[in-house]
Amino acid sequence: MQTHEMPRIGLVGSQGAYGRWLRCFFEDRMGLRVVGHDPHGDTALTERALIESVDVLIFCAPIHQTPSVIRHYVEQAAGAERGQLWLDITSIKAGPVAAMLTSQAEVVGLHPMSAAPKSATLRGRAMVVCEARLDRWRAWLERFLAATEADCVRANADQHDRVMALVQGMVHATHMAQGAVLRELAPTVGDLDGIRPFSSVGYELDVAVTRRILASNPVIYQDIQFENPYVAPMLERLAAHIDGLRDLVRQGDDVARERMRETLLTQSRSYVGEQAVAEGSYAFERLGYLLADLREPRYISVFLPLDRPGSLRALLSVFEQRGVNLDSIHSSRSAEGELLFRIGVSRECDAMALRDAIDAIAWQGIGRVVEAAGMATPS
Ligand SMILES: NC(=O)c1ccc[n+]([C@@H]2O[C@H](COP(=O)([O-])OP(=O)(O)OC[C@H]3O[C@@H](n4cnc5c(N)ncnc54)[C@H](O)[C@@H]3O)[C@@H](O)[C@H]2O)c1
Ligand SMILES: O=C(O)C(=O)C[C@]1(C(=O)O)C=C[C@@H](O)C=C1
Repeated sequence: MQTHEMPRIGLVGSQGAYGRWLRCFFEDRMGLRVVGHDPHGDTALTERALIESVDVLIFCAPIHQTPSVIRHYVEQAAGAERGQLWLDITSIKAGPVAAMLTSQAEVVGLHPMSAAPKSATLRGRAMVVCEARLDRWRAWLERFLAATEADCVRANADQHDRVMALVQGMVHATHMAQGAVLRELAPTVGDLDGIRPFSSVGYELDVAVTRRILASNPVIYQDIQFENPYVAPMLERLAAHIDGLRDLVRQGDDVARERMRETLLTQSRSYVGEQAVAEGSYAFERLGYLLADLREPRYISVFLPLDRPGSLRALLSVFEQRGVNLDSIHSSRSAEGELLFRIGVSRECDAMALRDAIDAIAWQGIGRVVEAAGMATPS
């Protein structure tokens, strides 16, 4: 009973990006004891000792290694895992879940649909949950999932992998291809810096996705293409449509134009449906406004203590009292993960009044101004 109330957590791959995030999550948010094993920097416990000292074991190792790592743990456990819960967070589910099912543990595959966040929970992110063999651990699993604050979606492993060929395989493939095309063609038009002033909202969003991929762990993007059997057929379709478009553009006549419109626009529009098309189009517009706000050169970023009700009102009144007009206000996070309010300030506002407002935020103890950009006078 005690085991299912306050289980000890074991992390296989404890030194990786997600392993470190999960350790903080279980210790700080759930008050649980966490131990781990990782060939890179966490070898105090042998694999067998790790298995013996935990109730819940979570595999967070590289995708292509995870099925064999799990099989190795099954061998090491040799039955000691009976009564435990084994989880994994691998981006591909069929192989790891099948490998965990060769154990005698209860088994659930998970897939959080974002990189390890800088926030304490997965709030606002989807997480796929593949219940493969779950019985006595169900209540604890539900508590754990609730604590993550993720938007959980249930699927079996095969369904997950089929969907991921589209959600990840296709999105990553198209953006990696865009990265390669830009690398080859941008030098002919003034390089990336030369292109930037010409950006559309669509270009800016796609560049952000491409650069996110380029900034991340390449092994994950490689494994997502190579380890999911549903990716190759998806790539066939993708390549066929790009090839088809190229052929039509080469053909260049009215028949080709009509064909393109029919196959790549009209048919897809009717498949998506009028309402979803309109909602998606509005989402794009909202992102456009957001990008426009974020591009405004005059803004301040303020860190507000989270545990004080009314602090946002106090912050805004500082500007109101000084007649400083605000263009926008967004809550966001710094690159380090700190929750910030980013306040766009009217370009016409009085520089002295703005400077006074910035000083007041500090001396009235309302918050900490982390950045003040585009100000006429230096701080
Ligand atoms: N990064 C993401 O965007 C993301 C998102 C969701 C799920 N995931 C999944 O999380 C898992 C880990 O991803 P990550 O970003 O933390 O990767 P990572 O490369 O940062 O961490 C993997 C860790 O596993 C360790 N490891 C390698 N072989 C091991 C072994 N035999 N035993 C124990 N540990 C071993 C490595 O030393 C490393 O510290 C992957 O399966 C990935 O698909 C990642
Ligand atoms: O970088 C991010 O935040 C991601 O969302 C990473 C991403 C993705 O691009 O789909 C990559 C691998 C994981 O399986 C989940 C999400």
